Amino acid sequence: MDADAIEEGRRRWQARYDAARKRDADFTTLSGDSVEPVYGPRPGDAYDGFERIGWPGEYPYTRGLHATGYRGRTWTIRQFAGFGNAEQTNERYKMILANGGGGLSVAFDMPTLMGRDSDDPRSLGEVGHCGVAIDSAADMEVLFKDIPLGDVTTSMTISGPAVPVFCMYLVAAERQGVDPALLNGTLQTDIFKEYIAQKEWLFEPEPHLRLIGDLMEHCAQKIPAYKPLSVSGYHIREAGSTAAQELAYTLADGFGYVELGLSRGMDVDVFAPGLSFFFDAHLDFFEEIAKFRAARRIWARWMRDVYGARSDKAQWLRFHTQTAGVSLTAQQPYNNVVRTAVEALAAVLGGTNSLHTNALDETLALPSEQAAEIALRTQQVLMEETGVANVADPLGGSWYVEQLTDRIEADAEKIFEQIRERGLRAHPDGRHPIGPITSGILRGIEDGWFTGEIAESAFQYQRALEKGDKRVVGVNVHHGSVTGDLEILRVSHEVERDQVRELGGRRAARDETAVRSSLDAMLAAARDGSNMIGPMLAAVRVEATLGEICDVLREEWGVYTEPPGF
Ligand SMILES: C[C@H](C(=O)O)C(=O)SCCNC(=O)CCNC(=O)[C@H](O)C(C)(C)COP(=O)(O)OP(=O)(O)OC[C@H]1O[C@@H](n2cnc3c(N)ncnc32)[C@H](O)[C@@H]1OP(=O)(O)O
Repeated sequence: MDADAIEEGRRRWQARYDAARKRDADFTTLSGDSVEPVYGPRPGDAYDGFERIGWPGEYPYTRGLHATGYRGRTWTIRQFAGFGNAEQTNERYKMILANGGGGLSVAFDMPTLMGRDSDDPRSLGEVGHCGVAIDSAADMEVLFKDIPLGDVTTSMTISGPAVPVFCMYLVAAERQGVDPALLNGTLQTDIFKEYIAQKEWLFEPEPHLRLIGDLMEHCAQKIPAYKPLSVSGYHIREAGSTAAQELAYTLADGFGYVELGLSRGMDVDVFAPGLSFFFDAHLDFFEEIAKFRAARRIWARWMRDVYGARSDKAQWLRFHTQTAGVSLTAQQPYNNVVRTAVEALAAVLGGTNSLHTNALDETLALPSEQAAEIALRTQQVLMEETGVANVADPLGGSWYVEQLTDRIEADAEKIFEQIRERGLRAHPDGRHPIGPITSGILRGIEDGWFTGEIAESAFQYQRALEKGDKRVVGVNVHHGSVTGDLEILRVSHEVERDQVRELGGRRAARDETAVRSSLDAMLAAARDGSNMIGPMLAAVRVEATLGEICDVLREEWGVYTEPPGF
């Protein structure tokens, strides 16, 4: 790009920056020197390929979505939390908010994630263990007791039974007197990554995609600020993928949801702002930063050029980041604080919109209160003390980071091509039921291609680790002395007993006829193809439980069994 074009871009950025709101904060270095909000080529210099880098706040958004970067608003500190029953988790949320957490993020227990009630025999021993137990709207009400849902953005990490859990959240808001139309938050919902990596699905892909389409429609029409999807690379990476695979599979999944919306006749500029993303921040500092920058650029280009998005928000890739759980070690666990800080810094330098930092004891158990607080403080140290929020995309223009960004983008494009080819093989006549990328994703799920590719990457890494080419402190080098006599959070089995008793009491007290007829109405909607959110909300309002709702649908749609892979 020639010098004049670069200057024109700088002027556009400056106008946007001047017009935008900035935080009332000190944007100087620790030594008191002032710094610019963004840096670029020196005036008068040309820069080959600068159109791929650009300025923050404009296409292709490589350098961030906002002209002000974190000067306008810092990233959201959003700590993923949940354990025991709704009451215990509610206490933890209040602790997080009282200590400066910017938003909430709900972790559910395994029965909830699988759409089972706490008194289901298959839930035995799991209730409240890896997250909070939620059986019906009454639990959701307790989960957010004294936390005004209209004032805090809340993320809920659930995908198989995402829609009924979302309905419980809406009903909890109604019971607080909050208009659901004003809610802002995120539901994970992303079912593709369940088949690809995490393996917590309920049905075949087709009914799941139908429910997701219903949800997208409902949110686009009735709850405009709410993000009904958090398309997740985190689980793909944690399963052992490379950074490029994480990026490409996740963005491809995102394209799949765009194709789903389009196939239902929705307007891309209306529904695409509801798609958000979720990535892992692993330990290779620069590769991760490059991954985040490439993600924004690829998404903006595909949304504009392939799917016809015109509005900024429909081209924006907004993402949450969690530091890499898989990078933490049970050996010398205090070192995990350092790993997490480095990973969090990569996320911030890559321009994350929201961030969770893992606690040092997470390889051993759910975080203790003290470990959770250190994790939260890690973000606050970065935010308040290090100056990283002063300048947007401070690594933009670094030869290394720009080349890594280009390389990871090129790697991702090759993977998109592979996915597209698989779709064509599935539908050689080019008639795709939802869209070409979706056909490729579904084919790759069906024939175990994604799982195989990830397993191969995980195997290569493990081999390098065992040969000593890759090193992990305390594991294959520098064994030794930083031992952990950590106090581990243990969830008492009394939680399960109490939850089951509570649920029994609630079942006895509710209007059974209303529950049965609401479930019948929901089943009728499942059969006639109408949007299922309304009937599901009605069932949730009369305290139908998660297990009951999911059982009706399991009965109707069947459960999915993964084809044998090896
Ligand atoms: C591993 C584990 C498991 O499975 O067990 C998990 O999955 S845990 C998974 C946990 N997942 C999560 O926690 C997902 C969290 N995701 C989210 O919170 C969302 O989807 C998100 C990524 C879009 C972040 O949303 P957010 O509200 O925190 O942040 P945003 O970036 O949207 O900012 C909030 C508002 O401020 C505006 N804003 C932000 N920065 C600026 C700026 N510099 N200038 C002007 N405006 C700005 C945004 O445009 C937006 O307004 P407007 O909206 O008007 O544009």
